This record gives sequence, C-alpha cells and structure tokens, in this order.
Amino acid sequence: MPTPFVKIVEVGPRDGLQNEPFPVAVQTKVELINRLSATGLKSIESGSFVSPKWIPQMAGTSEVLRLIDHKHGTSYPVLVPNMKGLEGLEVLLRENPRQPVSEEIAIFTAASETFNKRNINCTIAESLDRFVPVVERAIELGLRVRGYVSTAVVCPYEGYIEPEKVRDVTIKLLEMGCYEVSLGDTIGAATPRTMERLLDVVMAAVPIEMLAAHNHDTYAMAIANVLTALKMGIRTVDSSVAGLGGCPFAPGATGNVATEDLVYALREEGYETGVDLNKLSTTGQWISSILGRDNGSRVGKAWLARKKLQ
Ligand SMILES: CC(C)(COP(=O)([O-])OP(=O)([O-])OC[C@H]1O[C@@H](n2cnc3c(N)ncnc32)[C@H](O)[C@@H]1OP(=O)([O-])[O-])[C@@H](O)C(=O)NCCC(=O)NCCSC(=O)C[C@@](C)(O)CC(=O)[O-]
Repeated sequence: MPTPFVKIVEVGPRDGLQNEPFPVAVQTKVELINRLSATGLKSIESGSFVSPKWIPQMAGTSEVLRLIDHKHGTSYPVLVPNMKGLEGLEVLLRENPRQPVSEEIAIFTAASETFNKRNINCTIAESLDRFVPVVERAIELGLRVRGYVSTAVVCPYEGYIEPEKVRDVTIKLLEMGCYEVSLGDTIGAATPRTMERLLDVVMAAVPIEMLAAHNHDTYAMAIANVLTALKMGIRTVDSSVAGLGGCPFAPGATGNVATEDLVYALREEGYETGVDLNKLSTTGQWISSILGRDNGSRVGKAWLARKKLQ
C-alpha cells in the first residue's frame, strides 16, 4: 500500500509572528519563509492584508511577498479579511504581472459571535456577506481561496461550541467558493473526544478532502487531536515552526502544533510529508533565537540534541 501523504500548511510566518510582542523585521520574515520553503514545505502562509492598527505585526506583508524567493510548486497564501485587503494584494499583482506574488488567499470567520466580533469587528453573518465579493474577485484574479472557522471547538468567551454551528459556517464558506476550510481549535482546548465529535458532525455534510485541521497546542493536546483527525481521514494539517504564535484575540492561547512535532509524529505513524526534519529543526531553533524566545518544539530541541551526538 502506498504511504499516505499529509499536506502541511505552515502558518508560522503569519499565525506565528502575528502575536510577537516586538516588531519583526521584514528581512527576518523573508529569511524565515525562504528557509521554510527549503525544508520541502509546499504551502507557507506568509502574512496578512489586515488593518495594521489591529495587527501591527502583519504590516509589511506586501514587502515580504516582493522579497521572498518564490519557489515553483510552493504557494504563499495570505489572510484577507475584506475588499480593502484584497485591493492591497491586487496592487502587487498589477505591479509586475510576470512576477509571482501569491496564488492563494485565506478568508477567516468563526463559529462564535463574541470571538468574531473581537477578531474582525462584525457578526458571523456580516463576515460571510463581506466575503462574497472578496471570493468572487479573488477567483477572477486566478487566486485560490481557503476558509478558516475559528473557535471550532471552544471559544475563550463563550465556552464549548456546538459542532453544528461549525458545520453551518463551513458549508457557507464552501458554497461561496473556498476549496478547503480549516477548522481552528483557536485556544487549543480540544481533546480527541471533542475533535472526533466535531469531525463526525462536519464530515456528515462536507467531503473530508475539503477540510483541514488547525490545532493550537495550549493544553498540549494538539498532536493527539491531529492524530485523531488523521484517523478520521483528514489529510491537510496546519502547523507552526517552533510552535510560534497564538491569536491576539484569544488571550493565553499558544501557537499551533509545532511543525517539527507534527513531522516527527507523522513519519513515525507511517505518513509521508516531504519535509526534511533536520532543516526544519534548524530553522525552528534559528527563528526562536532571533525572537529571543524558547524553542516551542520539543521534537525540534530533541532532534538537534540527538544530531550533536551523531
Ligand atoms: C477586519 C478589520 C479590518 C475590520 O476592522 P474595522 O475597524 O471594523 O474596519 P473598518 O472598515 O471600519 O476600517 C477601520 C480602519 O481600518 C482600515 N482597514 C480596513 N480594512 C483594512 C485592511 N484589510 N487592510 C488595511 N487597513 C484596513 C480602514 O481603512 C480604516 O482606516 P482609517 O480610516 O481608520 O485610517 C479588522 O478587524 C482587522 O484587521 N482585524 C484583524 C484580525 C486578525 O488579523 N486576526 C488574527 C488572524 S485570525 C487568526 O489568527 C485565527 C486563525 C485564522 O489562525 C484560525 C484559528 O486559529 O482559529
């Protein structure tokens, strides 16, 4: 039987860096993205066209997209919350139509009204209305559109979220034209049981190939949750190098499952990812030291320590 392939969507340069307390230089972001693409990762979320007043860390996304080495076969998605964000990306696309910029955008909403209001300052219904012209225009421009549903299991303000709410928002995003929806356990409070319940309900209405898992690791449950999702048929998983990140509107939440932890778990469990764990661990250690923070990947640290002995 062929080894099952899992696509990893690396979100470190976006989800990871959006929560750093100090500005991260454009050159550092560019180097991070280039290093990540050299590990074999094929989808690297590279920034956001959101309001710099709301998320100052993502200012400079245009510059980042201009400066990175666009590797053939690798996509560099960016978050876009509204038409103004898409117009920011369009400026770049027009600048030099022959130069690659980004092939994909991601729109994002939530299954919890309170979180959505804090995150993008509107109701869920308003956000979905707002996305319709964004998706239409993006598709006209030849961009693929991914959707996110945050607080898919627990909301920091409202508590446990019924999976039916997540299912309904997911269906709307797919009907609008998203090719895939990533289900965000924004505060990393899911467990294999709640993850399974979520997927049972959503998968009953949506083809599994159109879903991705986006698990934060706040309660150290992310690997267990991802493995549960994989057993249920999910084949696209989001992760963040060195476990960077969190969400500015989800107090206390830590970053996504670390990409190093994910790659190690997947290879030991018999999945193929195409990612070089040596290069990845070195990159995770490098960005952690640049940011002056502890490396959030236990696998990354263990892997580098083991390499020193060899
Ligand atoms: C959505 C808005 C813009 C609404 O913000 P708003 O204040 O309601 O928007 P507005 O239309 O009233 O505009 C206010 C100002 O923002 C400007 N503006 C308006 N739009 C843009 C734009 N696109 N780019 C740049 N500027 C923009 C606009 O021009 C205006 O400027 P002013 O006149 O005051 O100078 C705001 O709430 C926002 O930017 N939020 C950012 C949210 C965010 O990035 N959150 C983190 C990412 S989501 C996440 O991490 C979860 C995820 C995806 O990882 C999954 C998971 O883990 O669950």
